[in-house]
Amino acid sequence: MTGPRGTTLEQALAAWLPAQRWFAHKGHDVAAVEVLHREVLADATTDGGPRTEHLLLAVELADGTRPGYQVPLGLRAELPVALEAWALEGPVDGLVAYDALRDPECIRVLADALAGAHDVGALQFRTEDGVVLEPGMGGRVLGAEQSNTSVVLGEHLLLKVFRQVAPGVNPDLELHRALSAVGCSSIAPVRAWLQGELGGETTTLAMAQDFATNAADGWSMALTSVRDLLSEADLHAEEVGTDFAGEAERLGRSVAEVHQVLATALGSAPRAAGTSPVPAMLARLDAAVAVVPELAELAPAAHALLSAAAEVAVDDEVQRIHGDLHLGQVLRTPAGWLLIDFEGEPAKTLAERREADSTLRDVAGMLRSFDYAAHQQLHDTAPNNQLEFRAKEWAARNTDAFCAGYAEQSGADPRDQLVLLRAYELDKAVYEAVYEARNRPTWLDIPLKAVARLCGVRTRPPLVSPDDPRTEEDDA
Ligand SMILES: Nc1ncnc2c1ncn2[C@@H]1O[C@H](COP(=O)(O)OP(=O)(O)O)[C@@H](O)[C@H]1O
Ligand SMILES: O=P(O)(O)O[C@H]1O[C@H](CO)[C@@H](O[C@H]2O[C@H](CO)[C@@H](O)[C@H](O)[C@H]2O)[C@H](O)[C@H]1O
Repeated sequence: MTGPRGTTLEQALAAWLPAQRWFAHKGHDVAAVEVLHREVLADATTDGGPRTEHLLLAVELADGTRPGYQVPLGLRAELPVALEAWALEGPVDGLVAYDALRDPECIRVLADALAGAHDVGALQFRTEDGVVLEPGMGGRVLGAEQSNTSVVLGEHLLLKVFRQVAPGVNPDLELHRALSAVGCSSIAPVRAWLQGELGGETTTLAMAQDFATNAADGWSMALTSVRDLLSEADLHAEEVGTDFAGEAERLGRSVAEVHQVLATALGSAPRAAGTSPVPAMLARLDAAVAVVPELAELAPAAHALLSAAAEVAVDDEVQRIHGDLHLGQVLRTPAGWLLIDFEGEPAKTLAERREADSTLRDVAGMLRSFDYAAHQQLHDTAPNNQLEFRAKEWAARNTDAFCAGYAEQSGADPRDQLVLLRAYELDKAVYEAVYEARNRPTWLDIPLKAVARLCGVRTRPPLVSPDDPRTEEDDA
């Protein structure tokens, strides 16, 4: 397939992919692109409407790896100005090719295929039993793109089109379906999905679930609460109108509900004899030191904390969990909290993300997020003891409220397993240090300070001022 100027579709894609927000291999050179599968979903219409295609790609990187990617493509003879930003360089089959998910006409083709719940070549559009989707739903891409592209359909469904795809069932679909089947109130039920074949395996390509209108994400709500507290630094967290503790407690209950349903639906078991989560944590720490040299001086204390956890991590239960829980993965609707995005930690393989794990990993993820929210507005400002004291107080208050809510719902308080909980928090903070070093270097000090705090390493001068609100205990 060659354009008049000699550009092949593969070459055009190789040049285009690295510039896309969702391309997860930024910084890697794209050596070549192979089109693994190409399906025409709709031909161009006589009145100038687009041709809509679906592409599965293997993207060959300079290091020899070949991650899979999904690209629905629109093709038009003439491109409306609004689509120019999403176009590939050079014509394909004499047409201009672009990201189909930016074109409402292409989205309608996808939505109709989903409503039809049939196969198009090797693509299988599926709906849950009893679900009928009306044809003709319009669509729009939701806000800023993240790892994937999410499209609101008919203002009541959210279609998440996975961009990087690995062979197999995506845990986002698998866990959402398990939770939907029993009517779990803390997730948005899944209604339909798209699957195809990759590497000989049935592979999840997209998922449609109820769209929560009027929802606020937990991260924005928490930041507002912290901002209000810090702007009135003589007040305590409970005296501020936007105190978050009630929400944190409800959130704890929702997370516990999801854990309970996942254990009931998909099982739980004692960790296999002779296995422990700690060796993987130690390995991750050692690997992280190579990426973030600042971790080196904290490593001995971190090793000590993790070794202590190894003593107690022998008889904990494991089950399917969320795997990447933080305040950006929860939505507050008028009815309560919803957990979203059950894909698991992006750095792990699909097989690793589908392994049973400790629920403490999710709890620790949320506690780390309270710490992030508390310190995010202070991390690049001049040190201020008063404000740091308040931030710490906010994180502690919401940690307690979250754990209390979790305990009320599940009957088990995560704080009763403090040594193990601290190990999971440390493991997450180490992961975050690598994440920040690679993605947001100016935020690196947030997880680094957390690693030091969790390990009991002092990172600032001891208290000197008589009116310093910190106590030696706070400072420890
Ligand atoms: N069911 C839903 N209803 C409303 N908004 C949602 C829903 N699920 C996700 N979102 C919004 O879409 C954004 C992206 O969703 P997410 O599953 O986290 O995708 P990604 O994997 O691309 O990060 C979220 O930050 C949230 O704001
Ligand atoms: O893209 P994902 O949502 O899967 O998660 C990745 O990006 C997150 C940042 O958006 C990152 O989360 C870290 O920063 C958050 C604030 O932006 C904070 O609330 C989290 O606690 C902190 O871990 C996440 O680690 C990463 O996997």
